[in-house]
Amino acid sequence: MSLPKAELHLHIEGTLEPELAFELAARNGVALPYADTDALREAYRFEDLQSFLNLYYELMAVLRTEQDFADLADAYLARAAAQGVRHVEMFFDPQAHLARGVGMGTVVDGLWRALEKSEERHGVSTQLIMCFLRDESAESAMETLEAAGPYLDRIVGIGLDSAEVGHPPVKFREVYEAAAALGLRRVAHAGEEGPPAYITEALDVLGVERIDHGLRCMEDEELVARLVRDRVPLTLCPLSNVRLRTVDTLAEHPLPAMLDAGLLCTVNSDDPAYFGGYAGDNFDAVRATLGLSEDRLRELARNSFVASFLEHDEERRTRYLAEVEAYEFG
Ligand SMILES: Nc1ncnc2[nH]cnc12
Ligand SMILES: [Zn+2]
Repeated sequence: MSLPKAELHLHIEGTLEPELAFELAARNGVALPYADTDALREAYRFEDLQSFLNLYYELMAVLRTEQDFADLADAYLARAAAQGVRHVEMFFDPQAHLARGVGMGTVVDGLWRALEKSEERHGVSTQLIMCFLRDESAESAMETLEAAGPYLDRIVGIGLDSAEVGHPPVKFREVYEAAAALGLRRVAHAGEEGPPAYITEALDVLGVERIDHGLRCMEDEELVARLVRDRVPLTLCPLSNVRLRTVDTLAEHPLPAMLDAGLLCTVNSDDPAYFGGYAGDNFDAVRATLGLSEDRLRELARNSFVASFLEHDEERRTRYLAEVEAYEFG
């Protein structure tokens, strides 16, 4: 669906399509333990978040040079633009690359090659959000924030991702405080597989402005009331939830109930190469399977721009919002 929208929950490493993975593997002399792209696609059957993360980290081995990161980001931006994405706040996972000897400069300079040309080439404005891996130590997160020092002019904020259960937000209190002091915006994954209490903790302890996923808030009425009252955006990823078995089927996804409750929901793709669809595909899926009305779809698109970090450019936000209102559904 080409309804204009902002993508606020997108891991750039999760846009690595099998074809590009094999191309980069050949370019860099990296051996992949899969015979071909079909064999790799066969591995995309996940039991839960961890089984996905294992493959996600394994395939990153093909990303080695600035040009690899530039090619990855440019391929994503082309696909996103074709599905109506006008603005993206892109996550990246520097610790997963630093651990393989690929430095912060290679990652950020590489991504930037694609991002700085994105408006002209694809008509998509961009921002970068650096995520910390919550299954790594708090010290490692702090070192990563320090390593990002020279690149902070290109990083709008920080996030928290990877294996959630057993790694509560409070573990990262100090690094979030340090990031806030640097003027960085704060978001965190919470309530994807983890309990509603992690959502509360991300708000209270980490001071986040948006919750990534937040699906499990529906188990706590008081939390829902708070999220509605404070207009806290949730970056939902419906196809991801089905593939990672957070919900059994898309038909059972709580998105309609969440909208009815008055939550500020957005629809995003998370790791589109792995989960069967980009942002527009997620909109198509919730329209077809959950029967969302055109008004609801327009509300989701409007929410994405309202929830975006575009305060520095209100003129742009107003223009994007006008495009949402003018859109004619096919
Ligand atoms: N859906 C997700 N949850 C947590 N960490 C991730 N890293 C990439 N995708 C993720
Ligand atoms: Zn995610």
